[in-house]
Amino acid sequence: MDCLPSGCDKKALKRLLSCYIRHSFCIISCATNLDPMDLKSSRAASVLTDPGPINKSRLCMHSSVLPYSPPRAAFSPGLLLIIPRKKTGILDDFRTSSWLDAMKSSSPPPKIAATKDEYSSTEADVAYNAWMAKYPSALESFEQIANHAKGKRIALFLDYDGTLSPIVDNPDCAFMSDAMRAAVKRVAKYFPTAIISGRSRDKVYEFVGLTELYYAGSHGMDIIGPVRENISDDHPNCIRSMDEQGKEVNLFQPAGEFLPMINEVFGSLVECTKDIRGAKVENNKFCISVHYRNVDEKSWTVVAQRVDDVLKDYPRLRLTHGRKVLEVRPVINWDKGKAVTFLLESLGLGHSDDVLPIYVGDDQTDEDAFKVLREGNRGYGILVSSIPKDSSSADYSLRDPSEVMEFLSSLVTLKKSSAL
Ligand SMILES: O=P(O)(O)OC[C@H]1O[C@H](O[C@H]2O[C@H](CO)[C@@H](O)[C@H](O)[C@H]2O)[C@H](O)[C@@H](O)[C@@H]1O
Repeated sequence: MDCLPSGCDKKALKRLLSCYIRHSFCIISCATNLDPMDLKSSRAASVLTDPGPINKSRLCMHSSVLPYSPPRAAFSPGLLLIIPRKKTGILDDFRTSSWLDAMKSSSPPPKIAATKDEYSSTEADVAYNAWMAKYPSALESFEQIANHAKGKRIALFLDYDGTLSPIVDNPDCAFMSDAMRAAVKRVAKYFPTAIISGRSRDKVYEFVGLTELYYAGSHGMDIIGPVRENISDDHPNCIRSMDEQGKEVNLFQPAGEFLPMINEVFGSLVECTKDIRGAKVENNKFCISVHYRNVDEKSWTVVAQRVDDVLKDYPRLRLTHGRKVLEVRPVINWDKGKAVTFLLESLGLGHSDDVLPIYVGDDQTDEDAFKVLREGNRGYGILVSSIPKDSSSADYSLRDPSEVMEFLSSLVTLKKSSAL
């Protein structure tokens, strides 16, 4: 313990280590310097084959009605991520500018992210069309999707920012349109629908405001799902709780142990970035976003360096990149893909041949969900992007939130026509 950096949550780490020793797992090896993102340990998903009715009651209560309660087990051993890296900090690559490169490429430059019409006959148009050949439009391929969905129960998973709402400069103002809200409400009438967001669950519920959905916040690390017997056998952190209306729900917070640490780091990040014009730190409960969208590009290295300086003292936290945002999150083997699997199981739809999960998202963190659906050949991933992106595990694409809305409406029309 003495070798721990100052500021590290020693008590929590002690508890974690004893849990790790019990289960003969290695949490963090300080031997090499590999990218944490490439080193996720795998964990077989549990199987529930008893489909039950889908409870569409209000499952989205504010966390104030769910005071944080420590999970029954400190950690499921399968949730521990093996992250070999040097103890000198996450950002050893920083000097080679890899962080900065990732920061620069994390969002389309405004000139390229133009509307469809502005694209015509430009190089960008050609590149986009080539990309579309790999990731065809989910609207143009709708018939194909509909054919595949015949006789199956569709389950919908929707990311929030950039998928249901446009990307805007101020994260507090990323409102979805009323038309989009109505479209999501309609689709949720016919298909079980969940929002899976990097935001805190409270915040994303505040934006969406629909009681008929399921919500997973903090990149899937804070889920409220329907009560499902046996699910806690595989997920010891899953506890039975009550929603605002007194209805029983399952609350799953696999990173519950990290809450004090996240709050501490949030404070440090706010403090150390306060003199950087345009920088904004957002507390997403089990993860933290450091926004640099409004920071002068010349100061991006300063943002990266300051975040690195803080994280050096927290080897149990890792960093991922989003759209002009650095995301700080716990080192656990849990992501949006695992959240999809968890919700499918909770809904009684896990591993059934007659279920077709569809996940729509725009960001790097959504790739985990695309992968889960692709690997098991279970469903479809739809990537929302107006520009060609690096290779994706999605099957289809949509250009922007307005196309997402059109796609949701098409699903409703299909259902109403009884073609499913
Ligand atoms: O998983 P998501 O629902 O897509 O959330 C991911 C992050 O989205 C938000 O940031 C992004 O959208 C902002 C508003 O349009 C934009 O200003 C920012 O540059 C984008 O990165 C949110 O603020 C983050 O906390 C989420 O992690």
